[in-house]
Amino acid sequence: MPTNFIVLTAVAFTPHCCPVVGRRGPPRASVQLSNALDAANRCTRLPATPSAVTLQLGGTAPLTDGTVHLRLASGGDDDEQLLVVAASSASVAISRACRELVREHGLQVAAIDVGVREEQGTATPLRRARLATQRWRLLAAYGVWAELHAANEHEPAATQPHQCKVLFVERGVAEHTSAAAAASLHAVGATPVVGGVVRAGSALLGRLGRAQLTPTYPPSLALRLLRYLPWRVQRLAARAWVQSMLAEHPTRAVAGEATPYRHPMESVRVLPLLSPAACADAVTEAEEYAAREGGWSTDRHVAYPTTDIPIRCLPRLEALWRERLFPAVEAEARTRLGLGPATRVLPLDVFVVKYAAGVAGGQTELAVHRDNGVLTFSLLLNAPSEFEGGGTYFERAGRVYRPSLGVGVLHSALVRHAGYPITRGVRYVLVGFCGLESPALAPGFARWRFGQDPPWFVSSRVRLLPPPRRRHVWLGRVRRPLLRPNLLGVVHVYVAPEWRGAERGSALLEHALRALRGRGVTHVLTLADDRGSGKLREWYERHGFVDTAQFTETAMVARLL
Ligand SMILES: O=C(O)CCC(=O)C(=O)O
Ligand SMILES: [Fe+2]
Repeated sequence: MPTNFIVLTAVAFTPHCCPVVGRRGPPRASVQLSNALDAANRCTRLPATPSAVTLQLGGTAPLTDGTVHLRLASGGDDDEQLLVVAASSASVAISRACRELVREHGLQVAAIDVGVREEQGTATPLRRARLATQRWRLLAAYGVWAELHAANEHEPAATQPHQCKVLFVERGVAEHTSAAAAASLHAVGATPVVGGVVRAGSALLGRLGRAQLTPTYPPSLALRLLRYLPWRVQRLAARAWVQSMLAEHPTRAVAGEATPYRHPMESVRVLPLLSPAACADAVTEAEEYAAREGGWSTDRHVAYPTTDIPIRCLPRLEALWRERLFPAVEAEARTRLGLGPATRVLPLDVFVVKYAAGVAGGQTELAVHRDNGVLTFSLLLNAPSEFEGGGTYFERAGRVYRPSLGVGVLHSALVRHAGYPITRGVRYVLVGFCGLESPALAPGFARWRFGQDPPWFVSSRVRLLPPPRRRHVWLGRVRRPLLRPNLLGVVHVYVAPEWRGAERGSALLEHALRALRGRGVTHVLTLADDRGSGKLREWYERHGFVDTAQFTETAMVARLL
C-alpha cells in the first residue's frame, strides 16, 4: 500500500520579516520565536496521529517517517534572512484541523515545518541545495501573496501582505527521506526529489561558466580544459552561470520603490526607460505599419508565436532602441553579470508585441516558455489602465510583474515565464532577446538559440489560472483523495479580522482562492471566528466555504478542485 506523506507549512507574512513587503522595521524575531514556541508547546498536547507523531523543537534532524518535525527559525542577519515565521494560536488550530484531515484520509504527517533558517554563509553545498529547495516552498506561499498584491495594484490597501497568512499542507510524495523538499517542489510544479541535485549541479556549472565568461578570473586547469569541450557544454555552463548571477542580485518590483526585493528566485530587474510620449509614438508607429502592410505578423516565432512587428520595420523605434534603449539594457546586463570589456551583449531579435482581448484572432496571452538567447528584455508601451490582467509571469517565483508605462523588465531568457492573460483592452510590449559574445566563448555561443534541441530547452504549456468553479463539496464527504493517494493540497488562508465580511476582504479572499486553485490546491481552510451573529459564517459561505465543526468549532473549509 502506498504511503502518504504531507508537509504542513505555516507561513506568516509580517511586515518586518517578509523580504517582499518592503517595510522592514526592527527585527522582532525573538517575539516571533516565543510565539512559535508557545504554539509548539500547545501542539505537543495534541493527541498523536495513528502514525505515532513525535515533535522535535528547533531540531535539525532529518525528517523521518511518521515524525512531526517543527523547525523554528529565529533569524540571523536581517538582510540575509529569508523568512521568520510566527505561529499564532490560529495557526495551531489550523494545524489541528489539518491533522484531522490527515487522519481522515489515512495520511501520515511527515513534517510541520515552520520557517527556514538562512545559513548560506556556513552551509555545505549539499545543505545549501536543501535550503534552496526549502525556499521554493516558501515561494509557493509567497507567490500567492504576490498575486494578491499584483491583482490589486490599483488599490494596494486591499492586500496588505501581512493580512495574508498561508498554511500549506503540501502535496504528498512517496520518497519520504526528502518529503519536505519534494513537497515544496511539488507546490511550485517542479520535479520532486531531484530538485536539490539539479540545483547543486547547476551551481557547479555556474562556477565553471563564470570562469569561462569573465576572462579576468584566472581559470583553473580544469576550466581551461572546459573550453576545449563542445560549445554546447560551454553554453550549458553559461546558462547556469547567467541564471545564478541574476539570481544573486537584489531586484526591485517597481522602479523607485524604496526597498529592494531580496529573493534569490526573483531574478528580474526593473528599469524605467522610456517617457510616455516615446511609448505612445512607438505604438503609433507599429499600428501605422500594421495598417499599411496588412496587419501584425503571427508566425515569426515557431514554438511560442507572438503577434508582433520586428523593430527593423519601425525606423523611429529602431533609432530609439539603438541610441537609448539598448545601451541602457546593455549597461544593466554588464553590471548585473559583471561582464568584462571583451564580452559583448548582442541583440538577437527585438520586436513589438500586441495583446488584444475581445478581438477575433487577438492574442491574449503567451504560454510559459523560455526565450532565445541569454537575456530577455520587455518594456510596457501603453498605460496599465488600458488593459486588465497582463504582465510578465514568472513561473517559479509564481508572480506577475506589472511594470508601469515605459518601464522595462530584464530577466534571464532561461527563466520560465509567460505573457499573463489580459481580460480587457490592448497591451503593447517591446520585447528583446540578447545573446553574449566573448573571446572566451566558442563562436557558436553568440548565435545561441533555443530550438528543437537539446531537449532540456523544451518548455511545456501550463495552465495559468483556470476559471473558477462554483461547485463546493463538504470536506467530510470528499473521497477523491483516497482514490488518488499521495495527492493532497490544503492551504489555510487567514483573513485578518478587520477585513472579514468587508468588500475588500472579499476581494482578498477571491484572489487568494483563485491563485491557490491555479496551484492545484484542493482544499482551503479558514477560521470563521464568528462571535455568534452568524454573519461571518455567511460571508465565508458566500465564498464557497462550508462549516466544518468536526475539525474545530470555528473552522470552515472550501473545496477548490
Ligand atoms: O508579454 C510579456 O510580458 C512577455 C513576452 C515574452 O515573454 C516574449 O515575447 O517572449
Ligand atoms: Fe519570453
